[in-house]
Amino acid sequence: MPFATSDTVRPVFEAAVARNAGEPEFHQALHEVLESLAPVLAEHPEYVEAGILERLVEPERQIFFRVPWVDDSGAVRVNRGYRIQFNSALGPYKGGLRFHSSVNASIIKFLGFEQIFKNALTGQGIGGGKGGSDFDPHGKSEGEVMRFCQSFMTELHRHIGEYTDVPAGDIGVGGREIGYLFGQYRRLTNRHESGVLTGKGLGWGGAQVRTEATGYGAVFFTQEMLATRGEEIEGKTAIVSGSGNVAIYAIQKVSQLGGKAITASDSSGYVVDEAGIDLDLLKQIKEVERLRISVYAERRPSARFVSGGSVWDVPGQIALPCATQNELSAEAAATLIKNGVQAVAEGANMPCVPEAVEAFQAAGVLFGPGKAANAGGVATSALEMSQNAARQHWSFADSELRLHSIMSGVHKASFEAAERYGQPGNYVLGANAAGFVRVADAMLAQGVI
Ligand SMILES: NC(=O)c1ccc[n+]([C@@H]2O[C@H](COP(=O)([O-])OP(=O)(O)OC[C@H]3O[C@@H](n4cnc5c(N)ncnc54)[C@H](O)[C@@H]3O)[C@@H](O)[C@H]2O)c1
Repeated sequence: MPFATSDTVRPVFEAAVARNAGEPEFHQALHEVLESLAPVLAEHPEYVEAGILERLVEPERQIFFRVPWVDDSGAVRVNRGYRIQFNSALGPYKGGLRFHSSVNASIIKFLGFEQIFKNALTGQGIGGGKGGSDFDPHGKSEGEVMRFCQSFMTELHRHIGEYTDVPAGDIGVGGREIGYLFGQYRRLTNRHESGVLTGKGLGWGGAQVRTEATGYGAVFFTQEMLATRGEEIEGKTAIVSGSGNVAIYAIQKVSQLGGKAITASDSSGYVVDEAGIDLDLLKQIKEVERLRISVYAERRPSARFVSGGSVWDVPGQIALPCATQNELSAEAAATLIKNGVQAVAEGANMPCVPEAVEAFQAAGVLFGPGKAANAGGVATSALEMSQNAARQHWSFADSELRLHSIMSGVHKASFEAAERYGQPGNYVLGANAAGFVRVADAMLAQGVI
């Protein structure tokens, strides 16, 4: 990963890579952020003097722990738990927990690092963190998932709190898992501390629109990007990957705004439904029955299932990668561009490989990076924290209005920073710069800690 620019930034990157050897996803995220900060540092020597970058790339605290549990056959199983508390200059660490077999230190660090800037970009008082485990809930019984979550929280509880660190969900951690995690926290601490986790159930401290927020927010961001060119979502076809929390609500919002989302996927393949994805059916299969995506095509005559292959082969004007990191390759980007894609917004974190991002930008495709486009989830988590602190419960309509306004603000901050630092329309630079300046100013004010 060569650096095009800046002797100021390169040594920080190289030292961080050496210190975190064998962590490719973390290196990728460091590279993407640091490279785009060169023009900002050129105007702010005070950040360089205060060692802001050197401090930013080193997490404030890293917690790795054993998670022992007993499966249904009585066998003892052991997973590894992670919580990376990256930066708390703006507020308590905030970021999701991911339960997936691929989870390792590199993935949690990349997500935690990105989270710092994303959270700053929302304008709210939240720091950056991330956690999870290499436990995969798929194929596990309810009892196994519950016992795992209880064991995970038995260690994690001593490191979190409403003023310290507030985890949420991510891949493999939805409402069910948050429920078990919250229950164990409450039992261990003897405190109904609503603000310690977000993504809670609506009946016990959860917030309206939190479930929908990331998907809705990604579509609001797309709407804002299109508007800069006098375009809108109405009448456009959207290609969506994934079939989890982010994908489902991105599909719903596209359709509410008059567009048509025609795909969904999981790691076994994808479905194309020219009639538009039937959201009730998708939710039944994925959220209730927890089955593979092929079942969608079995139950819906207008749909076909493609095993393997790439969902990005399907033509559309909008592409919303909402599954996982590095799922959209350079070849996929070339195909999307050839098929006339106008806007790409990352619902997932870092789903596009760097070469794909470059290709979109070179072709003049509107490209919204995850830390801006999917910031609606964490922004609404912060709204959940506000409601918990005030013991209030806002309506769906009010919460959606707030989400919309936050996403407009994220777009505006990214758009304006891109112009300010000389690369109009480059939302990657804009989002990194706008988020970074906010964190850097707070770190500067708080001294060398
Ligand atoms: N949930 C949130 O609020 C939120 C917020 C910001 C970003 N994100 C990001 O969005 C992405 C999706 O998260 P989610 O909350 O929807 O999780 P989820 O567990 O609900 O869904 C994940 C989806 O990705 C698919 N997937 C996972 N690995 C895959 C692979 N290797 N190939 C193809 N498909 C794969 C799964 O089948 C599933 O459909 C992640 O990158 C996550 O970090 C989520």
